[in-house]
Amino acid sequence: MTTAHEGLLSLREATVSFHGFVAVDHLDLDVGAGELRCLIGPNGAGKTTTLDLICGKSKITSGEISFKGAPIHMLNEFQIARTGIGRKFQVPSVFRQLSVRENLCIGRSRNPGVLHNLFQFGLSTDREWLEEIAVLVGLQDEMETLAAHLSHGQTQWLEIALILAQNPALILMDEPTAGMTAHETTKTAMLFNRLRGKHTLIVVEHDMGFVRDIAETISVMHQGKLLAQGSTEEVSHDPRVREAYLGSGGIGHA
Ligand SMILES: Nc1ncnc2c1ncn2[C@@H]1O[C@H](COP(=O)(O)OP(=O)(O)OP(=O)(O)O)[C@@H](O)[C@H]1O
Repeated sequence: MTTAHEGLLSLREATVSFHGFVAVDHLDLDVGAGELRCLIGPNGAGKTTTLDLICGKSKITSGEISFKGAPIHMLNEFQIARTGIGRKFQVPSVFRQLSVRENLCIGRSRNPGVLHNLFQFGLSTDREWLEEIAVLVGLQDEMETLAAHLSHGQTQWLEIALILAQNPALILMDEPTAGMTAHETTKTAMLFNRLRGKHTLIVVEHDMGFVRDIAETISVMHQGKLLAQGSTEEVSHDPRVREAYLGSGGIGHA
């Protein structure tokens, strides 16, 4: 199924070189609002660097990156975050000595819109939000558990909830299932499928079973360039993708 998405993020000829090494090379990438875009490719293809460029952690050497129709590549990381781009890093930044509930309350209170909500609707709005977000990420039975005592997968889900608390227009995720058990990976795929359409996500992943379970459109990078783009089926059968990355296995022979 192909869904039409209004343009949200666009990279035009985005390029970055580090001491002469071109890590991202004239990359054109368009992501629409509500899309769940998977970014795959071999080690060193430039996927993480692309996320770094979008969120301002690294700066393009040439080209343009625009978000909601306005260029953002000249802004610093903090300014870009304020335009509505959130990022989940591989190492979670939860408060380990606080409970899941306390983490979520703090995450929620960082969203300036929330204070406004509290004044307007009272605390019940927040209670409803807490329940909803806990169920969404599957932590409803762990609300009083210290974050330090969560499993690896649960910690990642809490981190995702903290990002959702900011309600960013675009969420960047770098290998969200790294280190997860097969069961946790399956649950994470279900979570991402629930986020589909409500949030815009760019997900960098190596786990092809997971990619198959969540993918709408897949962009394949190789040597800093966009090698191919399309549905799971299209990308799986692309001989260039098979040669550069997938081998004969295709996507999702988990
Ligand atoms: N700040 C930097 N300075 C120098 N080289 C860098 C820097 N950031 C990335 N690179 C190089 O750019 C290339 C692309 O790296 P990147 O991490 O984006 O690849 P990737 O596709 O995410 O790979 P992986 O799947 O292994 O995470 C690599 O060769 C990396 O060493």
